[in-house]
Amino acid sequence: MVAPKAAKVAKTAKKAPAKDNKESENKKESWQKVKIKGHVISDDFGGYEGLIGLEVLKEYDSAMVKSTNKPLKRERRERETKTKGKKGKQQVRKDEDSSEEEESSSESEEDEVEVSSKKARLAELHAQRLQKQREKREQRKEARKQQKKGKGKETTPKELKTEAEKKEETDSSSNEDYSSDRFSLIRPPASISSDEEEEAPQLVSASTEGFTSTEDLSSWHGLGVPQPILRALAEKGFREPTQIQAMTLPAAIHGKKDILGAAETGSGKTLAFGIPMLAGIMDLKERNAKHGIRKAPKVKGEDSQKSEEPPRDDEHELTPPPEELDHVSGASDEDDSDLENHSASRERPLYALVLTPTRELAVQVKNHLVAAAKYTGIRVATIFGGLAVAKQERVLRQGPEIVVATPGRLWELYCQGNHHLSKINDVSFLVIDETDRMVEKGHFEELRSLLKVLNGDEQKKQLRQNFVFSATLTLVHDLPDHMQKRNVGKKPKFVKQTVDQKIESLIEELGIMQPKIVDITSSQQTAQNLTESRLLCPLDQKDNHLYYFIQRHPGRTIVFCNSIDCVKRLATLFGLLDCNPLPLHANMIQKQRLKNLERFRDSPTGLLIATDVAARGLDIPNVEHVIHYQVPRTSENYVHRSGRTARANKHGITVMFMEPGEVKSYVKLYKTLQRTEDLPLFPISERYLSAVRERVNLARDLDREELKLKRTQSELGWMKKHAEEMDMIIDGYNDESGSDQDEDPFIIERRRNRQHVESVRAQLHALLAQPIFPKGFSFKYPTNGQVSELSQTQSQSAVETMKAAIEDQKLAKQQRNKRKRNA
Ligand SMILES: Nc1ncnc2c1ncn2[C@@H]1O[C@H](COP(=O)(O)OP(=O)(O)OP(=O)(O)O)[C@@H](O)[C@H]1O
Repeated sequence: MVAPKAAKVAKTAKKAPAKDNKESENKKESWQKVKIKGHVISDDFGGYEGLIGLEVLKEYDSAMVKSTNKPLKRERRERETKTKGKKGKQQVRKDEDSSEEEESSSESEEDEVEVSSKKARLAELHAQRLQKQREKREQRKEARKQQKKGKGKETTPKELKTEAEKKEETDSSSNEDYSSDRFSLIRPPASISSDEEEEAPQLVSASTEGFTSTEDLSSWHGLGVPQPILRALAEKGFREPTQIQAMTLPAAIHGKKDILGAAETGSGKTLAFGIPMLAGIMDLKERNAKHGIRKAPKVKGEDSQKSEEPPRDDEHELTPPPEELDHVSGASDEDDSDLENHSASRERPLYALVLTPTRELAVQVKNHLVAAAKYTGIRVATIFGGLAVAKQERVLRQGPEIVVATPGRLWELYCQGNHHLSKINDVSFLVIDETDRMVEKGHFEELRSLLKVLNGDEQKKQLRQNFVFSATLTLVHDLPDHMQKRNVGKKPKFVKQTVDQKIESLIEELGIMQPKIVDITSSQQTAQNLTESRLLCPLDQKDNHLYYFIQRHPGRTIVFCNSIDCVKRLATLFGLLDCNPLPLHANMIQKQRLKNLERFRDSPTGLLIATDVAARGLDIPNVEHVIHYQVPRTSENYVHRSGRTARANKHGITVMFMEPGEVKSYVKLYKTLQRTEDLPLFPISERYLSAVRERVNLARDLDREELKLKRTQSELGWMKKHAEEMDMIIDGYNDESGSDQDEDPFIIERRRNRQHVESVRAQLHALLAQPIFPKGFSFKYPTNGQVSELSQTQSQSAVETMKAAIEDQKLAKQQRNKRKRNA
């Protein structure tokens, strides 16, 4: 059992230089024990021993990137020795010794740690860093302005640098582990005119040919991101790392640590594993190594040389340089250019495997990786079910360095003996995205088989770097009712799993090694910018409320249902209501699934109606609303469904439709998500619901009539077919244009149905052409036993409406409490 061991490190509250004796004496007080979550590692590559825990950011700054390979403790000791003299040194040693002693006994105290304060501290640190970077940017802008004002004075970009920037440059130039060409911040070419120089970007990456971005990338500096990747990130406009990226990249790139990351939906987890993976592959390719991103820990009695697996001459990788690869597929995949006979491609190593639970997510992860790998020459391929095996085999024959796959198809191709996939037990990087879903019992049995292959060789397993990510990795559930009921007596029979136990079992199950655990999910689990709400209505009114919402608040919307049948029914109904719904569920053919997603992405008022197959990971920009048409079956589904909006710091709203029969599921959800207050009610105007009802009922009528017509037609078709087969002539059935046809009951009924369908359709069409809502209006709605009034403008968004309602509801509550007090 590998537990996320809590360790204590002694550190100064502030790193103030102790200049006088008094301070030195006070030092003991200024040292405090700080508990860290995560393993304290012995890292052979980065020289950050003892630092890879949750607090790594606190200790980490760009100065560390240039750190020599000296162990950090020693460095610190030396620093302390210099500043504090002999007495100080003894004190430091004493403190360290005691901290080491405490480390060994720390496990029992682990639960004392205030996780939330730790998270807050880290978040604060991150915010401070971002603030500093912002200030630096401002300074530079200011300097540029000043220079512009200075008459006739020739300026060079170098002169425009701020002090902070100069310091940064000095830092990077003395970086021993990462040579300057990987991190250097190149100025614009000297040939450009002074005017151009003034406008030229201050920080751009090396080899800037074709590099148009003027983004200041200093926020990425020091995290270990290689220059070609930085260049691609700049092009995407990613000026700074997200919090999860900032917290995982140093440990993953420099420390080569396994990462177990939990962060809110839309927080950039894909690149948190994608960047280190690409950086690692670049590193391996530079070294001409097929695998072995990190040294395997020494096993007693084993030859240390063997564990390092230096590349033998005949093992030298045959990957051509990026220029050569460009004609194949560059950093993309599925290029059909035929390399089948290219022997080199057969020998190309498979460096990384990324496993995702859905096909759509596999495609999306690949796209993110391809964008980040644009200047690296690393090729990515996707392998998933529902598409032709032959085509995927062709893709694999090109020898992609990264394969993103769903477990089922991957396992199928592996079992069929695919040559490229036969290298999976050699991969240097393994990513399991949406891990909690992937390891759920009863799902993805193929994953277990794959893990057996991947972990079969202990040596190879230890050489591999693993990434395990999800927004709900640390979400734990209450015991189910039947277990709680059996918990009678003093000693409970069943106990709720703790977060640590959940992580422990994951580590064990996946066979990962002492990971750095980064959990920055908030206690409420959902994204910070998400406005959550619910809507109470009887079961038979849900369709009306949904149509009301879509009409009142146009915008990109995803409606989640609990079953495929529900998706199909809503897709038909809302199709008749001219809402152009796009269904997405597991029973659709794969091409249609992908096509519908594309169409949804392209339409600013798109309406996607989906099962939970679309709940996880999908990153569709500017989804404004997520509707839970039914209360989700699990809290995880609620978090992930809701996470399709309010991504990457954008705002969004989620509305959960609840009928009385769903209250129990809602309460369960509410408890698991540790909510202390009910979700606020989304305000609906009853006045306009009648117009909505009329349209929806008419659409239902139309649906019924169309169905009837289809049935009559198929019956007639059946009769006709059999009559023809038997060479029979039946009045009216054989010849629709015959004179007798009017007497035929089927034909008469069909004509009648058709006419009825046409008339209902025309009625509905006329109704739909009329607006339901006036330009501006106000309405009353019930809130917690009271009635509130809300003014609306036509363009008011659902988020704005809900926020105004939340304020009203707060005010109403205050007034009610006041009245209670006065009574
Ligand atoms: N450093 C960055 N700066 C700006 N945007 C970023 C950055 N990193 C990632 N993004 C963008 O943020 C969005 C969300 O990223 P991503 O899909 O990786 O989130 P996630 O945390 O994996 O979400 P989920 O839990 O739903 O899978 C994407 O559009 C991505 O391009």
